[in-house]
Amino acid sequence: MAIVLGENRYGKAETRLVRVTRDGETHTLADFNVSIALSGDLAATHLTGDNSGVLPTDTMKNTVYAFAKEHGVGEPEEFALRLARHFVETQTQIRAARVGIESLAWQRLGPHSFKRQGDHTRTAEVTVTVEQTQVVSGISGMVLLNSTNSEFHGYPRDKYTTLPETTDRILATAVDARWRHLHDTTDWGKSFPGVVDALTRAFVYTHSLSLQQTLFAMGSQVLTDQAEIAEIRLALPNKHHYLVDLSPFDLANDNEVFIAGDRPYGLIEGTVTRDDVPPAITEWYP
Ligand SMILES: O=c1[nH]c(=O)c2[nH]c(=O)[nH]c2[nH]1
Repeated sequence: MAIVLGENRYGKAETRLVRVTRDGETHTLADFNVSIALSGDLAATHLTGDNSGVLPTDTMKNTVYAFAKEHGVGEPEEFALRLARHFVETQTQIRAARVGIESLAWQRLGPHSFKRQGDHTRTAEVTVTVEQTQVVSGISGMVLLNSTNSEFHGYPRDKYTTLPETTDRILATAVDARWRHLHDTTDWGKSFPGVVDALTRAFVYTHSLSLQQTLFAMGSQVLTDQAEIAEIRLALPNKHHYLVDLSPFDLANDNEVFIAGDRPYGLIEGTVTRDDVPPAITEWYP
């Protein structure tokens, strides 16, 4: 038996960058959390401690800040592409660079005043190899709720099943979605709100017989509306709302009073894809 080094990568995780762009009195804010992972011909450092191919992770962090000053940041996908290409192009031993960005939203309150929008996070994950580029955009934590137009019935029952069938319930979820772009030259600033609009519209207008059906409707709407998207992966927690039994107080409860459940929660996951697109070049997750 031989012990061998398997897949490996390294990089600087979670570099926090705030970039202010000043246009006279009016400022714009980008608030990014940048994670970089490089892979390639890096066996020597693991096997012998030879660091001749190991660009320090400290340098990666400095590159984030220097690029933010030199080029500005733009859309998260754009900044991630610039960084990933830089490492693959300038470090001959590096065959692939993965740059992930979480972009935190700030709502403008005035020319140089902002309020943090805590309701969702926009994400971008770019992989650049010597041959190919893959861009995956995403959103996490976008909470949606329909107070009706949701049913769940017709499921198998066994001796452990207690769930009552329902033709009217609350359907709520916190959308975690990642979508893979067909190209690396999309108008990122237009694509992101387009996808979010398609996701929310499908959630609102689907009369749901299951969260699974809603998931497929949301993914389909994105692929119908946005020609630049190859595939979308969704993870939808079912944020259960339980009807409170008010009968001890001789009160009816006609879907008006609920307990908002916390844990456990159903977790519905799925991919919606075009059947004629090239496969992903590297693994990615919702
Ligand atoms: O939309 C739903 N899908 C399920 O798979 C499920 N399971 C469950 O208990 N409630 C629900 N709701």
